[in-house]
Amino acid sequence: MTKVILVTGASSGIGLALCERLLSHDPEGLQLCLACRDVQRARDARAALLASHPTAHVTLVQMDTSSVSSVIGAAQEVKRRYNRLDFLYLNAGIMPNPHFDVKAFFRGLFSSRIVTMFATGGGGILTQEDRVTADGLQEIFMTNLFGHFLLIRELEPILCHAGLTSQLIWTSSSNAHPSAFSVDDIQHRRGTQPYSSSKYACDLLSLALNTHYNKQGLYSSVTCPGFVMTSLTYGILPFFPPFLWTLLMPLFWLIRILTNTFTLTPYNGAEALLWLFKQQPESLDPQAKYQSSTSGLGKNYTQPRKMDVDLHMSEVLILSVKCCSL
Ligand SMILES: NC(=O)C1=CN([C@@H]2O[C@H](COP(=O)(O)OP(=O)(O)OC[C@H]3O[C@@H](n4cnc5c(N)ncnc54)[C@H](OP(=O)(O)O)[C@@H]3O)[C@@H](O)[C@H]2O)C=CC1
Ligand SMILES: CC(C)CCC[C@@H](C)[C@H]1CC[C@H]2C3=CC[C@H]4[C@H](C)C(=O)CC[C@]4(C)[C@H]3CC[C@]12C
Repeated sequence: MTKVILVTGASSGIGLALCERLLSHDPEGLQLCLACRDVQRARDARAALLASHPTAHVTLVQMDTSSVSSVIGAAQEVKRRYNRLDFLYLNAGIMPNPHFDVKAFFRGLFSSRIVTMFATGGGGILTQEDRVTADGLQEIFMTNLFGHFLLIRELEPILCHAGLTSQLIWTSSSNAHPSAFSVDDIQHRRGTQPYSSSKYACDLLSLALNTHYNKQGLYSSVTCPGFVMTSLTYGILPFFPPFLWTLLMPLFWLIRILTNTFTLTPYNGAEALLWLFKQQPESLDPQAKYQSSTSGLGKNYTQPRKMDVDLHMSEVLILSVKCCSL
């Protein structure tokens, strides 16, 4: 039976690489819908996918996850086109206005945090300046988490079907950290790490969604693509021209020997997202984060890692998120 798959943020990076890999895995049996905010970039992505898979079914829907009305409009369009959705990849994400703390970076280099700092971007080396959207919500929270929550809520009728299963697959991050998140400030209005907070909220929300929806056949899983060279990463050091990143590649390959989270290419980063596509959702651990990993010799594999999440907090978050959507 044909599987219907919707991917948010499919116009570039990990989302586009995932689409390519899904089509290579099953060129005829999929109906792929690319949900993108920029129509021209979406068209370019579709053309690139069709160039390598000319007989594939690939459609587009315009959706900006940072806008309530855009998400609701796009969901209506998706429901009009399909009466069932098998996979929903919640991948669109931003880290705008990042600040790279050079001092914290060099302090980390000479401390025991050196490996975790590289693997997670943690240790205070990255902060961001957030904005408020036209809907009055924090942009990073809205784009990475809340827009996706609204999408799931709106698509519920085509995600939950008696006797069939569907999967939600989040692109989270190893940068998701409980210390950046507070249930009293779920949008992270007051702190300096809204990206980390939004990704930790994705981890919590996935857990809560499993509690609420498993009995209706809907399962949610969390992935981490590792550290991947994409436009999101290039934006972290905007003064760094692309050729300098290329010069750093040998250093990154060396670091990969110490931490297999340096997946580096979007193709490698999409590994866990594709792996989940091939699993029976009932067999997955709702408290695991499925990590794309690449060995020093370049072999790709998926590793489950226990998330630092608790059920009570996940329930508090889903209630607060529901309140935001009233
Ligand atoms: N790169 C990395 O090392 C890591 C990335 N991630 C996560 O992976 C995901 C994909 O990022 P990555 O591929 O790296 O970066 P890219 O910037 O290449 O891709 C991000 C995608 O999200 C889309 N997007 C951004 N904002 C919106 C919006 N408001 N509405 C709809 N789509 C939007 C972008 O669209 P457009 O083309 O229009 O900009 C783009 O297609 C993100 O969630 C990111 O947080 C997690 C861990 C590590
Ligand atoms: C020699 C220096 C100039 C090299 C600086 C490298 C840093 C800019 C990057 C090293 C580790 C990177 C990251 C790690 C984790 C990512 C995380 C999982 C994510 O979700 C978004 C991107 C990362 C934070 C990424 C960002 C760049 C690094 C800090």
